[in-house]
Amino acid sequence: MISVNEAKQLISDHTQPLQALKLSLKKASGHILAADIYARYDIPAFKQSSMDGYALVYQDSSSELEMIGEMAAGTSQLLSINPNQTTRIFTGAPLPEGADTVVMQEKISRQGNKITLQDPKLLPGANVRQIGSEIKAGALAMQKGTALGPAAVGFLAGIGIQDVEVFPMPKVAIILTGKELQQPGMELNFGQVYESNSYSLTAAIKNEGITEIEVTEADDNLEILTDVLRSALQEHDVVLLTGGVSVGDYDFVLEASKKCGIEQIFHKVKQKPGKPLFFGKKDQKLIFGLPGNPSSVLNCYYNYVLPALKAISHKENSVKEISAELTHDCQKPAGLTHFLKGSYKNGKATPLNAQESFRLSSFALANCLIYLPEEQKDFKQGDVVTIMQLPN
Ligand SMILES: Nc1nc2c(c(=O)[nH]1)N[C@H]1C(S)=C(S)[C@@H](COP(=O)(O)OP(=O)(O)OC[C@H]3O[C@@H](n4cnc5c(N)ncnc54)[C@H](O)[C@@H]3O)O[C@H]1N2
Ligand code: MOO
Repeated sequence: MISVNEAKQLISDHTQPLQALKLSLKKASGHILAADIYARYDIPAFKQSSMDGYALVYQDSSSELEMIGEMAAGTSQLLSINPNQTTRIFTGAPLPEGADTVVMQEKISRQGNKITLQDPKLLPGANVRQIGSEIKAGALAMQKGTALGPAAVGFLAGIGIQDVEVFPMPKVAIILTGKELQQPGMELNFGQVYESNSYSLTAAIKNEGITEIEVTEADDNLEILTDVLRSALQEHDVVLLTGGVSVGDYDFVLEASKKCGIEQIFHKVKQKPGKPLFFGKKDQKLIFGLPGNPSSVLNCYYNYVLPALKAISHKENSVKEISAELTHDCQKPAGLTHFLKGSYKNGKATPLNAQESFRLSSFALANCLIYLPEEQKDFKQGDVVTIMQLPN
């Protein structure tokens, strides 16, 4: 059995980002940019008013001005003004030829088509967005490695970019093993348990912006599981199996993996919950055999699967590990790292009730996992431990 840190290191050593690909900007949000982007145009592309008002030559601002027409946003007609002339203008509209300044409509008086300014603080160039003031044609608009959040995507759209090179998100298969599983909503017959692992895993994976997630059930049968796993490997970058990874007579994940040509990187980690965790690799594809207990599944997801999903898409691991003071004494035997579902507030971490790995009620309330290191047995109130803050 290997330690938690050895397991994390092995996964990291075997995980590589997927090959970059071109995506339409509409589908690119949540990805990491895989190539620098340069601006093709000056933006704004023309001198643009930032207010509703009147366009003028600044030198004429103390004279009475004659209004000769209107420039509205989207107009394709360019008016031209002579000394002591003005045009009505609206936010986003091009300035008429010759104008260099815009006065807000609240700061003039108007009689017919005669305009007098009442804006003693007006400066030359006021209320005008200059050509290229957002970005100049040829300038570096965004660097490789930038996370494409809503503002980044909006900025790129605003400078006319349609497609971008990104590191893609992985396609993920979830394979459920277990004859005993029943769908929520159906009646629970003797011996059955409600299937919950696909729900928690799908929700967690969707949180990462990953949309291609396929869930398949594979019974407790070696042939069926082997077929399902083989076909999942063809279409997906990451395969998550739940259950069937321990030592029972119906635990076929290891055997099916071998039959599918998966290289075992490790099986079993010195931890609780999730001791029988399996990790394997085929070509660049990652295979995680998650111990079936619902709490073990999620614990292994946050500790091992999530960092790998991030790395595959070239993202930084956003899961934060920080120090916290324990609010209660705890004991455990030496030999396994324990992960406790906990509640963290103001620098202090409280282990919750219901820590057994078949239960999710405490996980549902937890905002952190408290790490109790492998060899230590006794923990006192006030001891400083490491915790992982769970993503929302
Ligand atoms: N003799 C031993 N028995 C067990 C050991 C051991 O070392 N020696 N390890 C225990 C530990 S620790 C764990 S964790 C489990 C893991 O076993 P498996 O990965 O083979 O999982 P299963 O036996 O298939 O299922 C375990 C448990 O989880 C329930 N389950 C499974 N899938 C789902 C699902 N999709 N939704 C909800 N619940 C699910 C299943 O009904 C079982 O109750 O092995 C111990 N045994
Ligand atoms: O390690 Mo198991 O995950 O105790 O239930």
